[in-house]
Amino acid sequence: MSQNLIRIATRKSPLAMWQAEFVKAELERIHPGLVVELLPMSTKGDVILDTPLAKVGGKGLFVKELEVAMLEDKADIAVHSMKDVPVDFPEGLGLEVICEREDPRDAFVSNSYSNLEQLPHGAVVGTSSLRRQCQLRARRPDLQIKDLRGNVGTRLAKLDSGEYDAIILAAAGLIRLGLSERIASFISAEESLPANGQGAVGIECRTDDARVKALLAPLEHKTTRLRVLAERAMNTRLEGGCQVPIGAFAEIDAGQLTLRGLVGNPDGSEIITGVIQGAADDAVSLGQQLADELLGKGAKAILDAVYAKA
Ligand SMILES: NCc1[nH]cc(CCC(=O)O)c1CC(=O)O
Repeated sequence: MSQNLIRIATRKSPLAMWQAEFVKAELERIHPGLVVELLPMSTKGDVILDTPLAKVGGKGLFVKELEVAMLEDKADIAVHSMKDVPVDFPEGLGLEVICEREDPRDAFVSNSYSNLEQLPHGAVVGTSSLRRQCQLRARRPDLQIKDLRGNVGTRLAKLDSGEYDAIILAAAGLIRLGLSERIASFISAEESLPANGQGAVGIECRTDDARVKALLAPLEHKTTRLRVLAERAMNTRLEGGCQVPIGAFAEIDAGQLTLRGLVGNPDGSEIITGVIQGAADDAVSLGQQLADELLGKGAKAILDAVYAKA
């Protein structure tokens, strides 16, 4: 491969393309003379649109095709939303860089109401995330939760067509796509604990590709990595994919990491939460300890029941 070229395998959705373009621009800015090409492709997760993701099954629906392209040396890197990246990587590939995090919160989007409290009794809220559904139902058991799939633009169009009174999306996606004005209000992490990795972008490459790893290194954001490592470690220990009612959110202040975790059932009737604090450098161990605490409080039974239904 040319010393001057990096090929990015990316999904074709506008958000994936934005993230790939962002990495391309950063790399070209930092390394004058470097040429970065995009290789847009479809993944299984993009093709299966009519089934709730929890039922499609299989982890990594949005990343497998990109990984094959790297293993076949048709691409050098893949840019992912960390939320969608499975815990395990195929032999020969690894997550080299985690970029600085965008706003990790969920966003309330509606043309008629400014927040969750304002929604009338029985209002229809769109989300396909069991994590969001569980936390919504716990606060507002009266709401009707209706499935909502597709990329960000599709979801907004469904809201605008009147199918829903409100929808919940990751703020990060809307912000990146220049759609911040669609956010009626941000939902605090206390009200809707984000998914592990939400708002962070990661870059995967071949583990033996020293040239590419050196070029990527300046994009790494240490604090984001530690936060996401803690969140992912919790998820991994719980054996959760991204389509399970699990929330994990870490913050770092003066070297101290605070990780909050949540496991619930989709109808919100049972929610188990926990918090752990410690040195940020112990991110992985903190995530594992919090997972064990949640398992000890009954998370296992909840997750088993969710998987049995999926
Ligand atoms: N599961 C799809 C997905 N993957 C990443 C984002 C948003 C951007 C991010 O979290 O980085 C979204 C859409 C959403 O949850 O609304």
